Amino acid sequence: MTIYNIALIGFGGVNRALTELIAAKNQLWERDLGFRLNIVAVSDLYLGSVISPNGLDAKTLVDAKFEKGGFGQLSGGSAEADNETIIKTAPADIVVEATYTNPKDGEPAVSHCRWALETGKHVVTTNKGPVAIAAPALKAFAKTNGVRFEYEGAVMSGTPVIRMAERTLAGAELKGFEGILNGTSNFVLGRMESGLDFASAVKEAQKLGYAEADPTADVEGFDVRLKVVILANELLGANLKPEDISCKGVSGLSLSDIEEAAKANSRWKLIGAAVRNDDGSVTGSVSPKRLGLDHPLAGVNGATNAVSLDTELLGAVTITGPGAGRIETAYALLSDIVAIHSAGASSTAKEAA
Ligand SMILES: NC(=O)c1ccc[n+]([C@@H]2O[C@H](COP(=O)([O-])OP(=O)(O)OC[C@H]3O[C@@H](n4cnc5c(N)ncnc54)[C@H](O)[C@@H]3O)[C@@H](O)[C@H]2O)c1
Ligand SMILES: N[C@@H](CCO)C(=O)O
Repeated sequence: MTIYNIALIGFGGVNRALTELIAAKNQLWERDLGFRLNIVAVSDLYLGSVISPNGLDAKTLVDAKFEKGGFGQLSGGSAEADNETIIKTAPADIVVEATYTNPKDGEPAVSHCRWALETGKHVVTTNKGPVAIAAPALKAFAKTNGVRFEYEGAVMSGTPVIRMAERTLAGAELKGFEGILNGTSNFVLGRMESGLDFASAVKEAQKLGYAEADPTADVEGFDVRLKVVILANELLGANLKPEDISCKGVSGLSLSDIEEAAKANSRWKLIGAAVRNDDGSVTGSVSPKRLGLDHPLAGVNGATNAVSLDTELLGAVTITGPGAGRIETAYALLSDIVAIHSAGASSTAKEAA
């Protein structure tokens, strides 16, 4: 049986949910997946940091109501979040990066990932910043150091789109994609269809754990722009940067726009898309579109996401599922760890009797 020692960077909704899953399901994973997870370090800007080489009890971590700097009370803890020391020195096989997404330059998460990879640790992340902005460099660090950089949850939370498109649809010849790639804005549009005002709908999305720390990224389309960059670069072999993509969000839509669309048997959806042009270049866009009710994406509701992949050999293949949510996104981290495990990375982990 394999034990992966993990270090959690960020202890907000997603990494807490992963900790809850560890507390509830480690035994099941041991039986069904062939490994269990042991949390040896946690660092969070608000709570501080802690290293425990033998492992922290996941249930205690979840149940304790830590206040600001609260990790300082734990043995091996500090009230400060010393990410660099934690990442470089904790006896971890895998660093789980789930701090906030910085849509401008991806920092400090880019550095978190780089420190981990440079010190021979795998990285799994749901953070879109480092993937959209620095994936080529981070993949190169991973390769040089014989470890993996995995980020399935950066695009559609736990719904598999990256590995599905890359592995299961290999050879189908992707020409482009369009999709609903932000749970918060889709949830907000749906609530506005029920008559709720924009600001109250955003507050609901925040309470449900869908929204970014700054929900401007959700409603202005910046979050979708990062996801379009990730998919276009990963699946269409593009080399796009966020600023290459035209971007308009849903904040300009009023209740009367929504009502007008409904009267005309249509609905507003925030669509992220990219297409390969005849000259081989790739163009991406993010904008609200009024879709007829017969459009395949018109019926995608709430925080659900969907992406329709336009392929040469199969035509359109649509993947749909949760696009946000704490547990749903923690599942993406588990799926990344399963990928690492399946790739035979267990040589870097402790083999227990
Ligand atoms: N929640 C979702 O549905 C979802 C889905 C897919 C991807 N994501 C991404 O996953 C990441 C985590 O999401 P979340 O919902 O847990 O966010 P969150 O805001 O609940 O938690 C982020 C945590 O990171 C901590 N943090 C911020 N900066 C830090 C730093 N420099 N060092 C250490 N800790 C720091 C904060 O204190 C907070 O506890 C984000 O990048 C988000 O975009 C979230
Ligand atoms: N805030 C994002 C989280 C998933 O990336 C959303 O609402 O889709």
